Amino acid sequence: MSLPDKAFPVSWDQFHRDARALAWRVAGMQREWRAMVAITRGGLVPAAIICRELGIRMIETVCIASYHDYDEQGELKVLKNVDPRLLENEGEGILVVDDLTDTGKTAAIVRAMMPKAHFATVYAKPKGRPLIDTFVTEVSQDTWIYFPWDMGLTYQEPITKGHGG
Ligand SMILES: O=P(O)(O)OC[C@H]1O[C@H](OP(=O)(O)OP(=O)(O)O)[C@H](O)[C@@H]1O
Ligand code: HPA
Ligand SMILES: [Mg+2]
Repeated sequence: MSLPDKAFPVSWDQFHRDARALAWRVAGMQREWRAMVAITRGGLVPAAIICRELGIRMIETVCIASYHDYDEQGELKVLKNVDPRLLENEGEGILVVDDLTDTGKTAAIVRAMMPKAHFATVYAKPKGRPLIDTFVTEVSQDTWIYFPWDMGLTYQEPITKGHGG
């Protein structure tokens, strides 16, 4: 498998705005959250922004590693679970945060731990969308999202190069 054709590059500024938009949506639900659970590692970034906006100070992690075979997602392994107290009442009152859902496999693992938790991601692709309660922007399944923490500044060829422009 190669990377999807379409690219959706996200700057720090855009990510901050989109994560804040997610916080606005969750805030609109007017619920009290027992705790936030960030799905590492990508979920740590929106979690930092959203917990600030919502005044949540109890932050937990669920640590999941996917073993990539070249660029294909391999087996998912839970390296660290949440505090068992958060699993009470099937995760009711817990806000789970991740940067995106793609195939939905990561969200499905965490959903199995906390079926009644509220799942929020900044971005969603169609396959993962049914597993998420609140998200901000949907991109097509054949789009790869490039996050700012994975990027560096590189030279770009001019659009008209080789076309006499
Ligand atoms: O819906 P899925 O197909 O499961 O993909 C979504 C997951 O993939 C990415 O994490 P990744 O496993 O790459 O690890 P990272 O968060 O440590 O970068 C992303 O942060 C989501 O957690
Ligand atoms: N971008 C970055 N990481 C990912 C993606 C993506 O589109 N899908 C799964 N992990
Ligand atoms: Mg992740």
